Amino acid sequence: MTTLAITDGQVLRPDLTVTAADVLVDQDTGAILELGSDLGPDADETLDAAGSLVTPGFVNGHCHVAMTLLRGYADDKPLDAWLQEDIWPAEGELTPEDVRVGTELGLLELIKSGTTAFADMYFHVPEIAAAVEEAGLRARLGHGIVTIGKDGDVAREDARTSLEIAREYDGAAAGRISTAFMPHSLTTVGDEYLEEFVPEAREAGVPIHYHANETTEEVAPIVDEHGQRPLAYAAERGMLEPEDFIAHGVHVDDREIELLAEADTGVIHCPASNMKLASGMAPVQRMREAGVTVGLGTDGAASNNDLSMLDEARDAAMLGKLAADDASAVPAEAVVEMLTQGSADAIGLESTRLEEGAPADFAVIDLEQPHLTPPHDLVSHLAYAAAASDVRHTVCDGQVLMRDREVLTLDERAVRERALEAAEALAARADG
Ligand SMILES: CSC[C@H]1O[C@@H](n2cnc3c(O)ncnc32)[C@H](O)[C@@H]1O
Ligand SMILES: [Zn+2]
Repeated sequence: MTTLAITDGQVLRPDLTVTAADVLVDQDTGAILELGSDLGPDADETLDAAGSLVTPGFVNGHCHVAMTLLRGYADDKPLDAWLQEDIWPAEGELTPEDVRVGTELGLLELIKSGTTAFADMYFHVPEIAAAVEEAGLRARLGHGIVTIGKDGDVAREDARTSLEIAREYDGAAAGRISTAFMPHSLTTVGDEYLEEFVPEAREAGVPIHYHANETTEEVAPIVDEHGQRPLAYAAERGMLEPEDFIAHGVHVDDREIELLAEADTGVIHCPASNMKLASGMAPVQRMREAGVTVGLGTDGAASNNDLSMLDEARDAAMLGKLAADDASAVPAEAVVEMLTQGSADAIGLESTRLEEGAPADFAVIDLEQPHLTPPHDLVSHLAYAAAASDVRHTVCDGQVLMRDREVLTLDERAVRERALEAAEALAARADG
């Protein structure tokens, strides 16, 4: 057995208490063996966590990681204009190699900000899966389907690809990759494709993930056309099951919140994207009170504009209070839960709890920083004050992905250089 010990840290336990402990990991199984004292001396490898907080790895529940190449390409527009006028034309120019390097750039950012698992909806998924395998993270991946504006055969092919990718890549990268069937949204995928392919996805045993109730402009056509709120429409099509998860859930009414809670379908709240695109304020406090599983996601880097889950946690707390008009809404404990266990539960990944037998996925945060002093309450610091640059080490599946801010699985300088070249060429093609 090969072992890794994380020594002398403060450990964030599942009940959100913090205790001084070493963590011992079996690197062959990727599981936590023991939490206790003096576990370092006999380990094969050690990571120093003195003056640091060992926290479960953050889980980014909704992302389009390769969109790092479009960071800052089109800002300050609402969703529909942003997608139609800028993003979709540019994405039409993306090659598989662009998606590979854009993903690598995004994975660097995830590792450097303490994220150990994420859910991703995009295209050229084989390239994304290869990058994930190399980088060492966990991911739930899927091919995003858009059928509007496409003729029947092309649209069906897109839906079929999503199903085939979900079947083929489930369990890849020694089990670190899982998959989902991913219609882009309830307005961008035609009813006939949902009716045909959702039952096939259910038969294949893969979850379904889609954008839902993100803007009022997206809700209105479903109500007009089908006489139903979007989540009632989704439920009728079999898209509201316990393994499914939606992104956004901004404009949900009371009945839709009830439907989500009854179905145990997860919601990934993306506060930064919702603020930047002025989509609205999700009723996070009300959803949590109703028993809905709520996680956090960054969405893509073109609507955020970074992939830091610590930023997302702070945004969720701030926006949650505004939305509820209540300073006690969405408190620090709630966002720390959403950042870790909430997202993991919503996207159907194994627990991210620091306890014996759990997957060894964690981030080590340097507490010896002016903005984290004094350490009155480390849960508060995680929610409100810690930044991506405070992450010292990142471990996933028992493997060290970053040690003292050096990413070990990807060549940071080479990835940045290739990404710069790809982004420049992409913008020239898209604007030319
Ligand atoms: C077809 S792959 C996924 C697709 O989603 C687009 N996208 C990025 N951010 C959002 C968002 O907030 N709402 C809806 N769609 C979004 C992305 O550009 C890809 O085209
Ligand atoms: Zn999205």
